[in-house]
Amino acid sequence: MHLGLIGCGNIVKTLLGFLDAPDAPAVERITLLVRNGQCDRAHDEIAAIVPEARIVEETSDLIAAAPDLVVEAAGHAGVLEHVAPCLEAGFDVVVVSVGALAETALADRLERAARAGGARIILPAGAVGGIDIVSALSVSGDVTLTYRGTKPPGAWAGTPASDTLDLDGLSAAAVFFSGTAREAASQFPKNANVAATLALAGPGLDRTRVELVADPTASGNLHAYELTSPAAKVRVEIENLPSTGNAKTSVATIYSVLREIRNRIGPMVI
Ligand SMILES: NC(=O)C1=CN([C@@H]2O[C@H](COP(=O)(O)OP(=O)(O)OC[C@H]3O[C@@H](n4cnc5c(N)ncnc54)[C@H](O)[C@@H]3O)[C@@H](O)[C@H]2O)C=CC1
Ligand SMILES: O=C([O-])CC(=O)C(=O)O
Repeated sequence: MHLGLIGCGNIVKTLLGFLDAPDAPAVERITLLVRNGQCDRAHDEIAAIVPEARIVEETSDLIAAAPDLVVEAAGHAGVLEHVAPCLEAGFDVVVVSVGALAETALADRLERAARAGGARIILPAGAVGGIDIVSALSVSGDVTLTYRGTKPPGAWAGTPASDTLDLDGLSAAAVFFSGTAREAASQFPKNANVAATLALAGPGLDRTRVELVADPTASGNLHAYELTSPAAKVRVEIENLPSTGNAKTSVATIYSVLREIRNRIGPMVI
């Protein structure tokens, strides 16, 4: 496989390490799209892992390289800037920054681009699980879904949580956001992609209720949700290890991207 990657942060660098393992999916070629002016820095950061990777700064260069699959892990800004042209050019894109789709105009643009290019937008499960049953049951009748995302206070630094909470001095769990998945995804672009993923799989961005919590006793990044449908009741609780490179991002997110790559290569999809 020739893999195209957008971004050169925690997810991409950790993923490159995973792909370097002996039992990793057979990725023979990598083209990495980074922000303008970040080429040298990216080269220094990944040289030890994948010295042969080609680094480019323009979307058109990634497209010209003709990867078999593109993975976006560059935040909502990266989705806005690069994903539509890749889809229009016919390349399937794994969009990790799922919350970007809470912006209706962008979601519509991506859908049009995918149709025009005959390509697909692939939304990975990311840091959460059970997306299969949520998606399956979404057409089973009246479906409700409530999600609660809990992280240690440090993971909410630099977000609107710090407007209402003293994150450094917090001594007990505090709910600082309650609203829809669409509101959560746009106000917390680095922390509420899971809320958007559950909502898009399930009852939709405006019908999925979300609570976000800072908890100084949290043992990791916790994702809990409850779904009710005429066909089943589902309760899921996941305790994720935060990444060393970015406390906001759980390591499971990166394994989920690896799974998408594995599922494109192997003889069986699971
Ligand atoms: N679906 C899910 O469950 C999850 C999704 N995410 C999403 O993944 C994103 C990336 O996560 P990390 O790698 O941990 O973050 P990070 O902050 O370590 O890396 C982001 C990278 O994107 C690059 N970037 C930003 N704008 C760009 C642009 N316009 N073009 C090219 N590159 C650009 C930055 O320079 C940086 O290298 C998060 O911002 C979040 O939106 C994160 C965790 C879970
Ligand atoms: O990685 C996580 O635990 C979840 C996350 O940041 C998100 O939903 O954006």
